Amino acid sequence: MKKTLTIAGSDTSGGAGIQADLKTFQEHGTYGMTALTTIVTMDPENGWSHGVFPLAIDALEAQLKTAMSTGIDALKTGMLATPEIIQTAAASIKANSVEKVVIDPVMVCKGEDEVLNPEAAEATRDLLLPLATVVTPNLFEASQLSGVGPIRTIDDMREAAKKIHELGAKNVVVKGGKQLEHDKAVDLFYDGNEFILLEDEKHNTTYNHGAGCTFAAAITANLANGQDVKTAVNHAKEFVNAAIKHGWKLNEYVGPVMHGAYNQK
Ligand SMILES: Nc1ncnc2c1ncn2[C@@H]1O[C@H](COP(=O)(O)OP(=O)(O)O)[C@@H](O)[C@H]1O
Ligand SMILES: Cc1ncc(COP(=O)(O)O)c(C=O)c1O
Repeated sequence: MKKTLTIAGSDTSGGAGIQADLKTFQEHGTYGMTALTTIVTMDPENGWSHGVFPLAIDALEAQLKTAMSTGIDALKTGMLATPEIIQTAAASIKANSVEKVVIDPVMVCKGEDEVLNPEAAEATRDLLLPLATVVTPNLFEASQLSGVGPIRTIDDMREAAKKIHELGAKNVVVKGGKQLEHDKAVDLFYDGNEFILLEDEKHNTTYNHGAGCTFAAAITANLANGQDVKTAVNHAKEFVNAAIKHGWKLNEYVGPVMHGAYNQK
């Protein structure tokens, strides 16, 4: 059994964050573990507005010590919320020489415009990109990390991917997803040698909460299972596409993806 770890936030509503990651790890037959960075709540009396409760650094350190002691095959990071949390995660990944590392540089939640913490972008760039086997920014995050922007075209995505690769990430997937004006859901893969366009059917839905987390978690599990990076990313794209296709309405505010859809086909 391969061991996968997510260092990320808890999405109490269950579609994104560690909840998405664990469900996705399980769907890929890996054994999922967690190091929780922050708890995100949603207020039903206030338009589902988000509350963010970062955990104490010593609580994160203790979790990382627990999980890392088991020998992790691959890990991902998600919402890290503060520069201190990013430093702690980066130090642990380095100290434990984890080789398969997927960085999902979560900076905003869908439907919420506010950037979680502007200094977190800088810390992600300086401390996490050099450790990344794969980094999976959406257009906004790619712009924050690369300084290219606003990113509107596939050429812009290429330019950003190149910069992010120069900053130390071995492989970059810039997610055009829903944001890019295109009739397909297009992501751009770059490994320092070649650009590959990943295209799939674009679903006309707003029930896509957790898509980014699910995509990165699927890449992580595929890497843990021994797939090479390109194969891992291609399979993850298929997995998340099925999850979005079967996204559903949890309530009037949010529609999560269906993490189990791919295996239920
Ligand atoms: N409407 C959609 N139809 C099909 N694929 C999508 C759709 N929206 C996003 N995707 C894909 O889902 C994955 C996650 O992307 P996205 O939801 O844009 O990330 P994030 O949650 O970080 O903003 C990407 O592979 C993207 O292309
Ligand atoms: C804990 C947590 N992580 C990550 C995200 C980002 O989710 P998505 O995969 O929809 O980009 C959210 C959004 O609500 C969240 O609450």
